[in-house]
Amino acid sequence: MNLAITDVRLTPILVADPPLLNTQGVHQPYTPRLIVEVVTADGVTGVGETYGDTKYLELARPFAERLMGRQVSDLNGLFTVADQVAVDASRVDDAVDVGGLRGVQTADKLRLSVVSAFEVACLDALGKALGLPVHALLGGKVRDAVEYSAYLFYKWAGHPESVACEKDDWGAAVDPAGVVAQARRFTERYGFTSFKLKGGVFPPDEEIAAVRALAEAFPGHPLRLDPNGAWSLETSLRVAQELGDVLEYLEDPTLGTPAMAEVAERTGVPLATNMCVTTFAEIKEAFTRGAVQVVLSDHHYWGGLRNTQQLAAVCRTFGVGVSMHSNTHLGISLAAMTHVAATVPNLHHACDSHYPWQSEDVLTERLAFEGGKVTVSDAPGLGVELDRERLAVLHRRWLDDDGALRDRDDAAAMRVADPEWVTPSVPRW
Ligand SMILES: O=C([O-])[C@@H](O)[C@@H](O)[C@H](O)[C@@H](O)C(=O)[O-]
Ligand SMILES: [Mg+2]
Repeated sequence: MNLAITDVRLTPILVADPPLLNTQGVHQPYTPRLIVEVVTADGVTGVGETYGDTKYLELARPFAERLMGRQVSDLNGLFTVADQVAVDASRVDDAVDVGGLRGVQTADKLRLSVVSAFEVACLDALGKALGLPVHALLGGKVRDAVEYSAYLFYKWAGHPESVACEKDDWGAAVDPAGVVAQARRFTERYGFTSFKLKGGVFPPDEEIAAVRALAEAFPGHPLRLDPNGAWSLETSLRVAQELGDVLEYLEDPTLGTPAMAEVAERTGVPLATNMCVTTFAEIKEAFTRGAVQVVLSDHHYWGGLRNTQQLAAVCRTFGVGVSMHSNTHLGISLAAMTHVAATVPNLHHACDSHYPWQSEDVLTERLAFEGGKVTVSDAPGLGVELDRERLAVLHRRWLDDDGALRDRDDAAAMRVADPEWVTPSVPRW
């Protein structure tokens, strides 16, 4: 068996995205993703997926060149190679990502977001070569299906008329009744039983009313609210007190570990994060101060599936829960998330996934949610197959774009509807 990498293919694509609202603005009609393929000397191809904005492409290209001749089994070597790739300082000047709402932006985090796609592609290739599923390469699954939550968004019925887009059939959701209707659709279509509402969009009282409406419509079901740090300490305390009886956890109510620690201490409401703990360096302070009770891992920016397992082990040591964060992604990443989630013993919360919002994919067969769960594949590798025609169509869209959509910018998308819009300063309320 020859596991040497003889070819690497990088395919940036633009994927349709509905007008989902968040505290920075609204999703653009198309969002960039990068599809990575590694090919071994034996002709086995492994696939991975990550963010597709220019700053990631800039790193992925030199990284890919350095992989030639290396073994797909040399997963640790990926980090050594990543360290050799220079990050343009201007990419990390702004401490916070304009579209991602994923916490601090550092050179290492950019590198890890690229490494993760190659790690997944290498694991896929290795699994195919050995006839083993990715979860087996990670030590074996401890569950046969992974539970996901319904990721509710305030949204418009459609993108502004002036922009080219794909239509979606979810309708508008801009008030409590709309949010409950969207949640019902999620349960009918996919069987989800946990609900997360992306907040920070409307004044807190409106979002409190929406969560109360969900609690009435789905009594006893786990509920979460995530304003991506849009609230002040005082507002966070008030919301936590008002919704404490119905929330499974409150996610990133306010920015920064000290303020999160104060909310946790003064309200007792469990706090989750994908903003104040997004790197190993941030763990110590957050955990020792009791600032977070659940870390939402994201294998993209934590540096892959094995780093996610390490994060889970650290969380277990400190008695902190772990689950999964999600940004717009396709089926390759959902498969990767499902494999690693299947191996994490201390995963006690349904994971987030944007996947139901993505009507387009690059797979021959979409992954399915049944009863809110994705079955863990036992097929070799990730258990997914690339649809080359679809990949070519979505790549063509990227090639045809004048650059306006190649870097996610939710505030720019909002300005199409509201020319006065600027990214709100934080805290917004
Ligand atoms: O896609 C969005 O609008 C989300 O707000 C995303 O950017 C966040 O990173 C994420 O889903 C979260 O849980 O914070
Ligand atoms: Mg979040």
